[in-house]
Amino acid sequence: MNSFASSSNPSNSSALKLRGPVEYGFTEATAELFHANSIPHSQESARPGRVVRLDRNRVLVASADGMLHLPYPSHSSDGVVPATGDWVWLGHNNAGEPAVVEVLPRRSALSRKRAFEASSEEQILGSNIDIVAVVVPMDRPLTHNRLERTLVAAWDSGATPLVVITKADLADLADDVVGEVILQAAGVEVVTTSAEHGDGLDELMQHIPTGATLVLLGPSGAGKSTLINALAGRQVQQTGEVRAGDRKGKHTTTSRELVPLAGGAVLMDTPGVRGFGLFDAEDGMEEMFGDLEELFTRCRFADCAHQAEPGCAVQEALTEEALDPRRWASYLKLQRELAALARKHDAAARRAYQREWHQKVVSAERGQRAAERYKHDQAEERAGKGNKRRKR
Ligand SMILES: Nc1nc2c(ncn2[C@@H]2O[C@H](COP(=O)(O)OP(=O)(O)OP(=O)(O)O)[C@@H](O)[C@H]2O)c(=O)[nH]1
Ligand SMILES: [Zn+2]
Repeated sequence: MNSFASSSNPSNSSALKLRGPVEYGFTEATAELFHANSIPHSQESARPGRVVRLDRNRVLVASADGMLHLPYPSHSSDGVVPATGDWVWLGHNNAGEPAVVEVLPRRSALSRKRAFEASSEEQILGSNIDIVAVVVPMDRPLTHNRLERTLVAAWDSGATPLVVITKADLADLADDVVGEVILQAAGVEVVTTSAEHGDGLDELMQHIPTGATLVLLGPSGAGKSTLINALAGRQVQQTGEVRAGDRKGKHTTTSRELVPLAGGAVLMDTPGVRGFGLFDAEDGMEEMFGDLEELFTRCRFADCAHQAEPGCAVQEALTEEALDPRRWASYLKLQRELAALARKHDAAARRAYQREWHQKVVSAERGQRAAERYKHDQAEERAGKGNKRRKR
């Protein structure tokens, strides 16, 4: 992450003079990044750009002055192949044509190992993503582990995950399902939306700051395009009808661009990224918080609460920045949710017990009244009275 800690640096003011594509996420922090990775001397007129789309042999790059279709870079000094979302210096290649001359270091990257290829090279699906929104539609059963795995991949990318429930209007037992998602989401924020009713959009917007880059991951027909259109405030993606019967969508996505959103954020929507993690993340990802539990074993006290205890490995890891404070916050949030859930279950059990107990009391009372009536009738019979009244 870029900090502005070096504001005493006089060259900072020149960083602010850099012009970049603001609607594609160029912020002061981005200007700082360009400043920190200054251009080669041979490229004096170079300017910032962001890769919006990769075609077979061209790159579409946004600059402060508009879109540029550039030949596939051959001049990138460090040999880095650009990916969608990359910040790049735009300059000239050896032939004097406009070209990408340098790819800036990535703040985050969603990548996939090319499992079936000889090289173990990673394929970068998208870079400089701030928020990975995992879309969970309510119109089909939850798939266990899928959400968890996708979230692990999101954390690994360096972005902050967010779970977005869609089609909440279709869930009969919305609360139960939402509760289950919250549990599976393991401490990640969950926003519930319904495009049908227009619910949850404002809340979702609050999670996406100006200049942030967001991706939506989710199965086909999950409602991603519908959400994108709502967030963009205009029709930028075609939505597809979900086939009745099997609830499977047909693929309707054609655009592969970064999409500027109404609130100043940027949406990355590439088909490769869309379904990422949902279909091919089966290969042995660790459990969500396995590394934390490993860390706990290194605390001095076995019952360490990881607050201010001496020799706490967690606090140490946080200080040394070996542990991402966001992940730790997430873990604590999950613990609170689990505790709340346990209390809820306890409360439910108590209510069930009370109900049962109440029924027993009621039937006991009824039984007692019946017994008393019986005794009373017997007594009356013995006394030779009530024969008329008590005919059965
Ligand atoms: N009832 C209801 N239907 C919704 C909601 N959001 C989306 N849909 C419907 O779900 C279907 C699929 O939505 P899309 O937005 O095309 O799904 P997608 O995730 O973009 O699908 P792909 O492009 O295949 O990845 C469409 O018929 C939408 O109208 C919602 O909140 N409630
Ligand atoms: Zn500890």
